Amino acid sequence: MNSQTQAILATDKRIDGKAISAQVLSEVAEQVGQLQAQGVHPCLAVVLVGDDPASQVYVKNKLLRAAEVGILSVEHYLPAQTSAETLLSLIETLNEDAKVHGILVQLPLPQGIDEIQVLEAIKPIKDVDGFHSSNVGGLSQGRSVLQPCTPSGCMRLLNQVRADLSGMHAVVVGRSNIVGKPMAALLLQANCTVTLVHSKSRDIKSLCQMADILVAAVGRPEMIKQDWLKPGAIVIDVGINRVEKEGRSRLVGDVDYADVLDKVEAITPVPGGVGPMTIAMLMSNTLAAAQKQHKLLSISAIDG
Ligand SMILES: NC(=O)C1=CN([C@@H]2O[C@H](COP(=O)(O)OP(=O)(O)OC[C@H]3O[C@@H](n4cnc5c(N)ncnc54)[C@H](OP(=O)(O)O)[C@@H]3O)[C@@H](O)[C@H]2O)C=CC1
Ligand SMILES: Nc1nc(=O)c2c([nH]1)NC[C@@H]1CN(c3ccc(C(=O)N[C@@H](CCC(=O)O)C(=O)O)cc3)C=[N+]21
Repeated sequence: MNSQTQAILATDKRIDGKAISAQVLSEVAEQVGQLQAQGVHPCLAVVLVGDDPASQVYVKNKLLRAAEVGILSVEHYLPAQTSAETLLSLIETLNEDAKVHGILVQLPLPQGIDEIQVLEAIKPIKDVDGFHSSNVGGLSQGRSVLQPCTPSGCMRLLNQVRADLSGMHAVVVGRSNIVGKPMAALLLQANCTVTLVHSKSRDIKSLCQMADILVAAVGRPEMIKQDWLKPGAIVIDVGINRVEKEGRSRLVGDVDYADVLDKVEAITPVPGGVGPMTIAMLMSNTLAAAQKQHKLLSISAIDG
C-alpha cells in the first residue's frame, strides 16, 4: 500500500476500521476467487446456541460478509437448552466434513455448557477463532497459526498508523482469553513492551498513562478519559457497550472518544473501528484454513 492510501485510511486521528476492513475483505475476495478457480470453495460453519439478540446480529453480519467475499456458509441454530453432547456431536460432524473449512461457535454459550470443552473439540485447523489450546499455545510461541480475529484485527489497525511497533510500550486493559491475552501476545511478538492490566491491578490510571499504545478491552462504557493518557498515545478501543443516552440506545467504547480526541495521535471509533475488522479477519482465517486444508499454505495449526 502506498503512503497516500495509508493517509486516506487513517484520516486525521480517526482510524477507519470500516475502510481498512473493506480493504482486507477485497484481498480475501481475490484469493477466494483464485481458490475457486482451482475447484476449492472455502466454507465457514457458524453455530449459534440460544437466542441472544446481540449474538444473532453478529452472526447475521458474519454471514453477510462471507457471502460478499464468495465464502460459502452453513448455519446451525440450536435451542438454548441443547445438551453439550448434541453440540459436541455437531462439531464432530463438521470436523469430519471435508467441505467445511472453518468452524465458529458463537460465544457466549448458554449456562451449563462448558465453553472450553466445546472449543477444544474443534479441529485446530478449522478453528477460525483461534481459541483452541493448540492455536493459543502456538501463538504464544510465535508459530504461524490461526490467530484470534479481534486481536489480529487490532494489529492490522495499529500497523496502519505505524509499520514498526518495536520498542513501544503497549498497555492492554482486560485479560480475557478472546481479547486481552492474545492481544498481549501479538504485541509482544511485534516487539512492544507489554503491560497487561485487569480488575485486580493497582493504580490502573498511572499504568495507562505510560502507554504509547493503549488497547481497551474491558466492557465498561467510556471508562478511559483524557487524563489517563500520555499525549500522543495511539488508542485501540475494543469495547462495545450499548448505553441509553438522551433517550436513545447507542454504542460506545471503553474510551471516552470525544474527551480524549485532542490528546491522542490516533484512535479507533466505536462503531466503525475494531468491530468490522474482527469480521474481516474471520474471513481471512477461513481463507487461510481452506488454503491449508488443500495444502496451499503452510500455517502450522496441528492436524493439518
Ligand atoms: N469489537 C469486537 O470485535 C469485540 C468487542 N468485544 C468487546 O470488548 C469488551 C471486552 O470483551 P471481553 O474481553 O470478552 O470481556 P470480559 O468481560 O471477558 O473481560 C473483561 C476484562 O476487563 C477486566 N476489567 C473489568 N473491569 C475492569 C476495571 N474496572 N479495570 C480494569 N480491568 C477491568 C476484567 O478483569 P478480570 O480478569 O480481573 O475480571 C477482564 O479481564 C466488551 O465490551 C466486548 O463487548 C469483545 C470481543 C470482540
Ligand atoms: N466465537 C466468537 N467469536 C467472536 O469473534 C465473537 C464471539 N464469539 N462473540 C461475541 C464477540 C463480539 N464480536 C463482534 C464482532 C463484530 C462486531 C461489529 O461488527 N461491530 C460493529 C457494530 C455492530 C452493531 O451495530 O451492533 C462496529 O463496531 O462497527 C462487534 C463485535 C465478535 N465476537
